[in-house]
Amino acid sequence: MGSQTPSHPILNGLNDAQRRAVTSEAATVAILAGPGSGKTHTLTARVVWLVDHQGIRPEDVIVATFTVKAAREMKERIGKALGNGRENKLILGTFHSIARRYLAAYGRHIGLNPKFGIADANDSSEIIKRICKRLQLAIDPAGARAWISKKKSKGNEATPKSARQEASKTAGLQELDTCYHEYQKHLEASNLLDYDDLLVKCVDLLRKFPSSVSNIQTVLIDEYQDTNGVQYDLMKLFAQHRQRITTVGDPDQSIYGWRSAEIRNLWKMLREYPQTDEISLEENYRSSQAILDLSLEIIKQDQKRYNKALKPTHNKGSRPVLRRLKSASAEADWIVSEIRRVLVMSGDMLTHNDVAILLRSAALSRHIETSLGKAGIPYRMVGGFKFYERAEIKVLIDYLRVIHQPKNNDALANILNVPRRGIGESSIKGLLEEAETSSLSLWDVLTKHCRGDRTAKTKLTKQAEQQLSGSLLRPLQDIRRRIDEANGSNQTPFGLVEMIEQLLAKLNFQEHLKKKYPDPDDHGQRWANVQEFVNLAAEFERDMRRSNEDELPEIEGLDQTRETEALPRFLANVALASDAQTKDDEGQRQPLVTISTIHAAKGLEWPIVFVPAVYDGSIPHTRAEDGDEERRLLYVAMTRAQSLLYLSWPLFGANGNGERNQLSPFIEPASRFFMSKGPCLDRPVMAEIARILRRKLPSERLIYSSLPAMFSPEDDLFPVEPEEASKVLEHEFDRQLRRYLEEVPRTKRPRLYGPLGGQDDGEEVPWMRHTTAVEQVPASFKASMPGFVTVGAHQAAITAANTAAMAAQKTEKSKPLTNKRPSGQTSILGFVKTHSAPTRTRTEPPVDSRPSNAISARSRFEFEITPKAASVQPAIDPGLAGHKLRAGILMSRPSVPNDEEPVKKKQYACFSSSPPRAAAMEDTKYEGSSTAQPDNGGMPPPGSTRPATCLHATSSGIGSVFRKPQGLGQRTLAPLETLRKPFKPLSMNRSS
Ligand SMILES: Nc1ncnc2c1ncn2[C@@H]1O[C@H](COP(=O)(O)OP(=O)(O)OP(=O)(O)O)[C@@H](O)[C@H]1O
Repeated sequence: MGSQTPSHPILNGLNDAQRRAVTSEAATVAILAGPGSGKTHTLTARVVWLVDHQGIRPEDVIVATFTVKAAREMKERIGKALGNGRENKLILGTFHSIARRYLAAYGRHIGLNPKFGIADANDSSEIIKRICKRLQLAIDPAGARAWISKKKSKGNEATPKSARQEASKTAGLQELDTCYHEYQKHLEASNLLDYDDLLVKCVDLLRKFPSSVSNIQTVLIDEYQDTNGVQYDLMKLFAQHRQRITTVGDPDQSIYGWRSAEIRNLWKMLREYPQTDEISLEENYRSSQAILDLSLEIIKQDQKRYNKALKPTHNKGSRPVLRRLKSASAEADWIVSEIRRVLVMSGDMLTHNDVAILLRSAALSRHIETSLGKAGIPYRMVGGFKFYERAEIKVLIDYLRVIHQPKNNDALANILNVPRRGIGESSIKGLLEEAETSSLSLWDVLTKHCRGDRTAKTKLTKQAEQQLSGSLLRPLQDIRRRIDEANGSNQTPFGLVEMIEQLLAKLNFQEHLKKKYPDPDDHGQRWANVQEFVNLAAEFERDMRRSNEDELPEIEGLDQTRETEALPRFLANVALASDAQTKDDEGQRQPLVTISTIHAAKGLEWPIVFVPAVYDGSIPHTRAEDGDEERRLLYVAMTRAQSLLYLSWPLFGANGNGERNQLSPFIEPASRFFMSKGPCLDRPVMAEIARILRRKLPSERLIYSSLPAMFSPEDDLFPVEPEEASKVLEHEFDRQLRRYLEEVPRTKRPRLYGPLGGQDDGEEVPWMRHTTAVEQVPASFKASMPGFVTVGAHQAAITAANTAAMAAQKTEKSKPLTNKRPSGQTSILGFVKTHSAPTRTRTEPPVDSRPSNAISARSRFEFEITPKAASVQPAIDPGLAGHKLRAGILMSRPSVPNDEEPVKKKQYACFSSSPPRAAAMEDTKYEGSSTAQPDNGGMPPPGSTRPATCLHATSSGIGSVFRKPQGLGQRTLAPLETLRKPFKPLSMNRSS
């Protein structure tokens, strides 16, 4: 290994560990690190380094990412650093898309028809359902599909069964086997590969025909913790000639066990490649210290996990919020009010783009969508209905699939009666069954019908037969003929766009939409989607002509099948783009709140994150098999947040009248570390947010002058203790809230791609692309925030805020403050697990064992309100809610004598109770505004001991729970020895 790190622009701004990872000369490198530590950033830099500095040709590098979106982003970043379009030569994409490229180029070596199509998840489900029905199998089709997929994704881990094992199979297992074989037979007959097949067949190809990857110099894998058995095999096979592999991953973020991801793959790699250079990245660049502390507090409950250090690079910031609401709809309304509050209080520093609402399951989106819609807040959906899943787009894709592969029974069945041709559901089923039992394709069965062959079993009316022939078979044949003629005669290929336009004309598609969706808005939007689809096709063709990036590099002496036709590549792109939104979505000029499933949020970050429905049954989900994976899911959600993190849960199900929910057992033990309502968004808090995001905070004067009248600057529209709020009050509250929401005109919801699912599954709601912007909301709305705070109180709050702002400005000019840490006090930065908390035990309220004069006075905003205390005595007098702290030197903290225990100085990480204001903020850490807190076992000081005059912020939170382990010492790069010898058993209790 080189002793001196050479310089290269890509290394600028990286920390030592990242530099080491980027420039490592070891053949295999494993980068293991926590969230936000720059794993993807580092991997991207390593690709650039290998190409630009080490001189590896980009076409000899494979980079596998977990999602299409990640691939796109990585390519963009690499492109910027490499220049000259060299990024297009990399073999970069998801495992599936890379596998598809190899199969298309060399698949014939394993007997694959290169014109294969891809059966998407929907196709697979439909095929399996039909097999179960036809063979009267008593198995659940969805379960069978999962079983088949799991079996395929095991890779070479799936050990062959002995004859005895085979014989002792239960009836259920035998039926699953039968279903599996029938399913494979069907796919082969239709020349289709499902997602798992793409990987399995590629493994087969690379084993039997290794020269297809003889050029590959190095392989890099992102999100390694989520690779499954077959992906592990693929990784090794890609790298079989040079054995150069770099992986980045975080076992704590392994959330795809249900897709057979193996977090054991990490250990496997270290065992199989013992010379691996192991590198940990320990600095977190994403989140505030408070967010990191709490996230770690939750993940460390998993006693089996591999423990990593994660140091914040940001200050303490605001403590995360855990909010209880009465019902799911109140929860949604609260989220909306909090989004508005934060955005208003930030001036224009934050926009809707900075907010994400992350859901454990898509079905939870219903209330949130409703509330956002009513408030006129535009949002985008991720991880739910996608552009390509819209009914009008899906049907066009099915038409194209049939043009490409007339024997694709499923695609053909989907379009038989679209537009209407007088063929009912039962006839379609009959025709499909007829095709399957007679071993003919559906296309052939239809052709027989249309030729008037009376031997056909399914009876169709004469009119239906005419329709089928005239408006389905013949037009599709015409288009197919044109493609073949163009291919055969070396003419310009029949363009994709021309093909789609011809199809639309022959089907009279616009008329069909008008008839099917009579609402003019509805069919208008759907027609706009269709046009967008044509644009996408045009863009695809343009890209294909420009870079041909899907092609694999030439290898001397090897003959590749060249895909000249755009159609199959376009279709493969669509089938594999399941997690990517269209460019249209991303390029939205209007800022949008993101609603996403947690799974789809992996690898992303937002300044403000809401995680609703954190109750037992939602997370962990009732149907989840692996509790540890559920906890990791929560950890992934929490660590997406940069500055503000909100968790919430409804006390009762079914609109507040159903069964009482219980807080998630993952959160319960840590619940005391949260604030019970949103933070006071005063100047220091906003300044800290600005600093984390590296943005400029508008002046206080500007922010306050643009506050809407009657705007409540506090999170006080919803009771903190919903179960104890009086019925009368609740009724009044609900009434006011309803009125407030109803005052907002019912503009069309700006949903982009339809609901995430849940009750609305399958039912599509009219789609509006460029509709409601917050600007369109009338001023009356902005000026009518309701709540319990009186006009007088608000005015007082605003006046107080303005006074404080002016005072702050004066002080800034006069005397800057510093926040030097007293000598002898250390900063708590690293937090490493020292003990694990049992998952489901409720922790007793802490006994305050700290020396009382070590109790840091904390900000009134951050002051811990235990549920009981909160209901009895609010921590802040509502009348003071809007008051600002006097800037400048605050009065000294009163001492709270405690005769029993002496002060233990060394317990202090840094104890600065006087928060510096404004000018001193630059080097101040605060939760509110201070640096650290006494080692009090991580417990927040109980309300009763809070000195009454201490309104200024010092620290709290849980940072002090964590002690730097002695072994860690000064070393930046913690060795991963524990992974090698005896590897701590990771959570592998998933049933296989
Ligand atoms: N050395 C650095 N200096 C400043 N910012 C950095 C540095 N390294 C990474 N970052 C920033 O930190 C954030 C997180 O980086 P990245 O997404 O690569 O982390 P990650 O480890 O892949 O996260 P996760 O595992 O949670 O997806 C990004 O905004 C990135 O730009």
